[in-house]
Amino acid sequence: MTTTETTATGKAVEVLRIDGLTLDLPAEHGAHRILHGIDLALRPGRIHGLAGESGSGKTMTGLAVLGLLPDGARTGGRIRLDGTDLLTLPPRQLGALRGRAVSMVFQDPSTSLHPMLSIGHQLTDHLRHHRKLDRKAARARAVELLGQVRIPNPAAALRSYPHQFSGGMRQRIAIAIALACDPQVLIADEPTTALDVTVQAGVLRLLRRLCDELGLAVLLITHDLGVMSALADSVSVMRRGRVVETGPRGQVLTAPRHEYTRTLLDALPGRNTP
Ligand SMILES: Nc1ncnc2c1ncn2[C@@H]1O[C@H](COP(=O)(O)OP(=O)(O)OP(=O)(O)O)[C@@H](O)[C@H]1O
Repeated sequence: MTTTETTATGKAVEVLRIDGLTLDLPAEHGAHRILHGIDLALRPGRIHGLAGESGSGKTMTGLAVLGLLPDGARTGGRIRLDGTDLLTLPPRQLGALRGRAVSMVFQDPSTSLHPMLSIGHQLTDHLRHHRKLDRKAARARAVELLGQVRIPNPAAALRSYPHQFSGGMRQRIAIAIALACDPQVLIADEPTTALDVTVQAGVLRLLRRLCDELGLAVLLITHDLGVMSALADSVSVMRRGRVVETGPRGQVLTAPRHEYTRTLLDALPGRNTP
């Protein structure tokens, strides 16, 4: 059963809404505007894809939601999570939300996993710190989470270290950690880009299932339109810090309205071959 909330008209409620987000980096970063007024909306149980060429501002948009921007970065506009503007929250409150209401998975799972600590140590530490669970309850929840992301033999996995798992399994574990505090929003930044093609599909299916079962609102950042096409319900295309097109996946990827989206699609391998 999905936990997606809907309005009386059957339309899924927006859990996260970005309006007119601007981002300026300070002089030491070359003082320039990175984001020029981004609008995005995420709904529970839906995957919204963010596409666009390298450097278009996809990652910065995700990091802005988590308040993880470079020092001295200046933001404008609003990022509302259930109505609360994250851009005006004091750092302590934003820190409390990060990893709880909003969580992120990165391209390289080693960003989220400490190489010297067992999986159990990392998961239970996180649960005890954020959820204030005692040791026994944290362990039980850790086993449950590893099962949810389909790690075989979760109890044994707790005693293992990151290097003992394949890249795909490490990414699944990073997803388990991201889900530990039952977030409403998951930002997945190129979650399968570092993985073998054969492993990618499994991790993508996992994201879809978690989104459906947990009612997660997912922002899927990827430059890979194949991944986008397999997974996203709706898509925004970014270019040079602006969203140039937003719409349902089918429309954006098969009948794009913007010239730039057409260019991206035309650049797909095999697109122009008979
Ligand atoms: N830490 C940083 N300091 C200064 N500028 C940065 C920093 N990180 C990114 N930028 C700049 O911000 C802009 C947007 O970068 P961002 O990483 O968000 O793009 P992206 O669309 O995610 O690209 P990619 O697909 O290559 O990750 C780029 O011009 C980049 O050079």
